[in-house]
Amino acid sequence: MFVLVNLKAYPCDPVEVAEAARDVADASGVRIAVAPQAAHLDRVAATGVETWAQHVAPVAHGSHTGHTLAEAVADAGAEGTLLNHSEHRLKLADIDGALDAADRAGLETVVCANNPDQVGAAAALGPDAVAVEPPELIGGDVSVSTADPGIVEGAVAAASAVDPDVDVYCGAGVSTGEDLAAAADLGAEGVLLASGVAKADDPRAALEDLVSGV
Ligand SMILES: O=C[C@H](O)COP(=O)(O)O
Repeated sequence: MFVLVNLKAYPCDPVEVAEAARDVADASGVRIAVAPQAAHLDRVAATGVETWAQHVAPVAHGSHTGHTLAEAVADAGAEGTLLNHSEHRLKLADIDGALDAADRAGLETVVCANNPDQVGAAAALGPDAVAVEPPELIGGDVSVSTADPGIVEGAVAAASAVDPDVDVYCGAGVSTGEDLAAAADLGAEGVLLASGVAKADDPRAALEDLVSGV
């Protein structure tokens, strides 16, 4: 299982979370990555943890003030990027363009989607993975794998029907080892989570609990 921890714009210490994620990944053997704010990418990458961007823009080098350039996040140490997160939706053409930008920069890609229909459409664009997240469950206490297991199974089926090489992750409300195990049982190959770690009093303990059942 892949555990991708999105720090969003939460007021946590990105380096503290990154060091905890690095240590828990090393101790458990579970792949864990951290996606901080773009301005924190280099500090997070310097810890040695696998580092992801939260977004890249569908642009190349040039006159694009204020856009997040894929090559720049790669230079800062990112190995992958989220795209089309529920809190940063993109038009279809921009998802496609951002995937091209990420490919040019050598970044792994996860395209987020609300439901199985969107997962199928996202998979058709050729990302490395898709992540299904019901928006109404994001930031809540109940995991998607408990509240809506059918959406995870539906996402796995939808992606597989389009491109079996596209991995499927799920997210929203994931915070415990039980949630991770339930996601795996439903066919997900990873989880995307945020508040369960970024808002935890003890992010290290939260990460240790997450991987305890793997
Ligand atoms: O990027 C992460 C997802 O939106 C899930 O967020 P959450 O774990 O706070 O529900």
